[in-house]
Amino acid sequence: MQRQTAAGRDVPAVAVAAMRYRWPGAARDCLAIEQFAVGGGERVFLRGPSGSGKTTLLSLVGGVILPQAGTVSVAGQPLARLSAGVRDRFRADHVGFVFQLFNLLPYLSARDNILLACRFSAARRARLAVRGTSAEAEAQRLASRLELGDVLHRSAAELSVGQQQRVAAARALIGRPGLIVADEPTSALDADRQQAFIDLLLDECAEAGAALLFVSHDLRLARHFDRIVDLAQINQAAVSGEAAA
Ligand SMILES: Nc1ncnc2c1ncn2[C@@H]1O[C@H](COP(=O)(O)OP(=O)(O)OP(=O)(O)O)[C@@H](O)[C@H]1O
Repeated sequence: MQRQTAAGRDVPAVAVAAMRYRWPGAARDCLAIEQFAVGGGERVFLRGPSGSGKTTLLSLVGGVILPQAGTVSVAGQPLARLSAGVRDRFRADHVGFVFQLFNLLPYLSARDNILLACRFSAARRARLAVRGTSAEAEAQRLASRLELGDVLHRSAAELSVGQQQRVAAARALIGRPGLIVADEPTSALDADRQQAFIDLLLDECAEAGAALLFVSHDLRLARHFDRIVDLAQINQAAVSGEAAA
């Protein structure tokens, strides 16, 4: 499922062109990527050795950091052209993140953590309204699918690590952003829950026509994806040992 422009052309969910990024104070570039794209609705598995820059690339895709050269666009929008405040809103509207460390607010309930994504995004609320549902009803639906129905009222701090991870997934998915970015999202789950989690993520993305950019070391999960991208292969700043790993 590809997103279309008014002119009918496909709009990639992510487009990286002639991009270079160096962390402040670092002696060399972390990333130098000539071209990388994730199509609308495409499911991409991003792999690479530890320290090769996978999380850095996701931060660039989220517009959390900006490259020193080149462009990173999401849904056709070059992120560096937006002011910091507009970029934050754009991210809230269009990108759902599932982080390694979840980033939940510990004192809020699981339900309120999920709803937070809609509270910060009128676009997410509007997309749900178009489908005749509310943020509350959608939070409940996602929680049921993720086997979180019984713990929605509990504060995030009281949840198991696996439950926190699933709350973070529901927060990313609610309100149907066009791009889901997931950084090692299954690392805290046992094998059964890992499978259920991946199934849900893929189903929800397919239903919403959302693209999925998924980082993992676990190559067993790669078979669920349209494409595997080895970061060392597309990153000209990778040292030769990394490219071979
Ligand atoms: N906030 C930061 N400030 C400075 N350097 C950083 C920062 N974050 C990451 N780096 C450096 O950038 C490089 C890439 O790190 P990154 O976290 O993107 O790798 P990764 O591929 O996601 O690793 P892992 O698989 O272990 O999570 C590393 O050398 C790391 O030390």
